[in-house]
Amino acid sequence: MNESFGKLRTFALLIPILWKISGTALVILIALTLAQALIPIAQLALTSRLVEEAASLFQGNSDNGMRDVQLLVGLQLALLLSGAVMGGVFKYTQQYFNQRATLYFDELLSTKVNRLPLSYFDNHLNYDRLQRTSFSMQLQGMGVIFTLLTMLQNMITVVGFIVVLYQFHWLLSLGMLLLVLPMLWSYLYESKAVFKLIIHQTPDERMSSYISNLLKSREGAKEIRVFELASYLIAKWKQIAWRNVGRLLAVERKTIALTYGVQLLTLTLLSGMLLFALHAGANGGLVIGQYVALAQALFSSQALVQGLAQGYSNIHQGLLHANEMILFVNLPEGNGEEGDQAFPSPMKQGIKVEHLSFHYDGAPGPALDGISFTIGAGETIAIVGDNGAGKSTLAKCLLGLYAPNEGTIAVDGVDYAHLSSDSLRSRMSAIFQDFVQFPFPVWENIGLGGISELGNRDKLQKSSEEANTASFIQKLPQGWDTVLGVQFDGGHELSYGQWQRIALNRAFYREFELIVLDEPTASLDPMTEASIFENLMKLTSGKTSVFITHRLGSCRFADRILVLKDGRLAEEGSHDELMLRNGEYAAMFRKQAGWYTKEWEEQVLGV
Ligand SMILES: Nc1ncnc2c1ncn2[C@@H]1O[C@H](COP(=O)(O)OP(=O)(O)OP(=O)(O)O)[C@@H](O)[C@H]1O
Repeated sequence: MNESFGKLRTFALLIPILWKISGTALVILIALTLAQALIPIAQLALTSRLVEEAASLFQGNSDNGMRDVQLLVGLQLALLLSGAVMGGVFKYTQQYFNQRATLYFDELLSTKVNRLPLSYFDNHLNYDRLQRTSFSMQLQGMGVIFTLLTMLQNMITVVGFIVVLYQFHWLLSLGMLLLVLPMLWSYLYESKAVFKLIIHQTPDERMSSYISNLLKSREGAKEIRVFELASYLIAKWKQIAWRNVGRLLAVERKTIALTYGVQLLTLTLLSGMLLFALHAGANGGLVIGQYVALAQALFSSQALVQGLAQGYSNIHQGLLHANEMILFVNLPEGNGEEGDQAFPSPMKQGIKVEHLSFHYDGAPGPALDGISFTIGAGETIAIVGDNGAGKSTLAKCLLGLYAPNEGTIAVDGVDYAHLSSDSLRSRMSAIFQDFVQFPFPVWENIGLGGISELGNRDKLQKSSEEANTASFIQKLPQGWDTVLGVQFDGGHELSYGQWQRIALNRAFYREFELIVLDEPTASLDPMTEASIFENLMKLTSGKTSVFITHRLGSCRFADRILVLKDGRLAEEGSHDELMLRNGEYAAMFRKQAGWYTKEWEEQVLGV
């Protein structure tokens, strides 16, 4: 009962979505379905009359001779023709509706995913759900409406047939009803089994498509060749793919066996009904025209009833999928409760972090543990520490991408939790270690940093001069219009360092209150790095900035340095203060500085 109620609720939620996709197409489809459903009933009546008239004509008993027969044949033809025309219009409208629905759901999915908090991507179960939702939306959820229409059509025809059969004998219409039940049960069993299989297989499906995509991707191409991984990865993919196929075939074997059993049962029932009709005819209960119509009704009813049962099971399965989609669309957005205050702009005091702790879902311990510090407005802060110390996690918390599990982050005294997420985002800029390389023209690659000024060529030019990329852009084959990357026609590939300079330029194209630079110079050559850092100082002057770096030499540019160790704040101060303290930072700095000294060469290289 509960399950049926859930399905009805899903269906009720689905209808407005389908209406939004195209109400007109939906109305046309329903009207055509109703009209098409009446054709077989009309044909049945015509067949009965036609056989009667033909029999009279052949026996020389007809009053109007060929005229009536010709009229009936003409009507049959007209019915067939209108059925064909309606079928064509239905097919086209269905295709139109399907295409609109695919685009609609794609957009819905992309919009929704980008409204979810970043932490959504830290849990493997969410990837499974995302995969199932994409599949459900495009292939299954939509099927519900068309199946329902076909079912409606079949149902009207079957009811018409039941009425026709009832006129001959009530037992025949009861037999027809009995045909439905075993078929319904077998198809329902199949739909449940297939859905269970889909849920069960999602992780394996994802892994096999991941490996298959990796084998065809540019990202994987280098390592696959260098480490000679192709055969190994293909074998791994095959093993998983065949495991999936094996499970699918097992379900298929079971359901086919079941379907055959049920078909045998319904065919026996049908034969019984035909024999019963013959018997009635032999006893003078039926004339020949009635018998032919009856036999036609019984034969076509088997396919119709089968269609009905299959339709019901498809709807059942479609609604299970639609439910996945509705659950996904209703996932909570943002990092908990949404605030409504605007980001204080311009920022006056700065950012205050108090007792900040952050724990990744399912991780054994916290990535950040009770961190407190302040960033004054206009200050440049460097964050340093070993791999895994929590630097990137802290950066994401400062950007408002992760909400703290404990503690607070406040800007000019306003807790991030009270800010509207749109306002918070609009005042932040960043460059990450794994920045995006858009296969778009240079102007777009940079302009995407400030979407409202995307194509402002004057602003782009000015920004590139400030970010020191202008001369490099000028030398590109089509200057600002050069498409970057080689994935698309006419694209021009850049070195990783050059890509990084473009990404930096993009980050500075934005109007921001806080910029976070996660290893901004990691791939730059020493000359560019030095000039970028000098430039960074100019670009960030008066702006609040945080940069994460492993090159401690660059920390001299920072007003203050935060040293993280195992998720805790180990030290804090300027370069000179930390060197005087002679703690973690001083030890790390000396070690790195040592690489460039004569003593290091002597000690380590023995030269
Ligand atoms: N998405 C995640 N899910 C679970 N744990 C994570 C996730 N991302 C990072 N961690 C864990 O959190 C800790 C801090 O990671 P973080 O990336 O912040 O370190 P980091 O200091 O930036 O390291 P690196 O210098 O290597 O970039 C690490 O122990 C890491 O394993």
